[in-house]
Amino acid sequence: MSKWTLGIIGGSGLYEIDGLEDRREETVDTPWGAPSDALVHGRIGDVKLVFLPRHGRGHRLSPSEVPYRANIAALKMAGVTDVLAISACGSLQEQYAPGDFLAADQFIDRTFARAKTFFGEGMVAHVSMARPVCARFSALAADAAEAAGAKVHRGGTYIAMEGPQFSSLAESKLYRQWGCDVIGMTAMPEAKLAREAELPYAVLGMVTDYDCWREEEEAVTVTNVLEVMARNSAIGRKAVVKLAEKLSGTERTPSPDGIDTCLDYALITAEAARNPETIHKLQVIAGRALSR
Ligand SMILES: CSC[C@H]1O[C@H](OP(=O)(O)O)[C@H](O)[C@@H]1O
Ligand SMILES: Nc1ncnc2[nH]cnc12
Repeated sequence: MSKWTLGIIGGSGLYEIDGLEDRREETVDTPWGAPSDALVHGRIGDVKLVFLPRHGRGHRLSPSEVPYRANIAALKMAGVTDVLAISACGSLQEQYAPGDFLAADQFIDRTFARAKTFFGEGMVAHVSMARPVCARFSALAADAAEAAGAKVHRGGTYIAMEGPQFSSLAESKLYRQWGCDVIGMTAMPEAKLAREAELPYAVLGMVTDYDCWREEEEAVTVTNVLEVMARNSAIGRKAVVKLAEKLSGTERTPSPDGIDTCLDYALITAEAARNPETIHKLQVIAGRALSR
């Protein structure tokens, strides 16, 4: 029976997870360098978990400095089957209040200073990002957050900005006109890289503020964000435990969205034209598809 191994990426204010049995830390390296921090391995029931704090312990890495490729590669190399990202985000719509959770299912990528693909250099791939999250895993994560006591909104568009500065009022109003629901600085290119690594990805946005568009509120500051996270990170951590408890004892079947084998439709470089060094480097994330 195929089992679940959950990769959990913790964002701002979420640097640890609870309830792990057989907890151990492992320092790893990948062909794209070191991930943000040591991986924390453990299990809840028969579900294995691998936790990685996105900004490193002590929040050392800015959103532009996070080694997104190394993080996803490290999770893939650890045998992770599905990735749940937990991210602090600003609300761009009245109905998402600080403290609420939003399981985003669409992204707009406005980041520009990050490596966004494992491919290139003699091996080209174009994965689909039409549906960037795994609908099954996102629903499971949303259920788990509800079971942990959160008010959860299912579906919505997360706009990823480069940062590290927060948005201007004009930008915040523009993103609202675009129909975006929440704003953060990290889910892209994380979701794109997870897709290239054939890892079903879901994100639970924890709303911490109203960015700067709402006239009756002060504009977002790190202090606001951390205050709300201090009150809500326990719910985020509990959601992870609930998710693992629900999946324990169940069989994992491939994502119904075809994500586990999505590279079968994405690789374009002719075999004779492939760069052997790049192919070697890609084995850890794309070995399955490259050896077909
Ligand atoms: C601390 S406020 C800005 C910071 O918070 C969010 O982090 P994460 O997505 O890792 O939870 C946002 O994306 C920024 O990185
Ligand atoms: N308003 C905001 N903009 C960007 N990233 C955020 N993370 C938390 N709140 C945010």
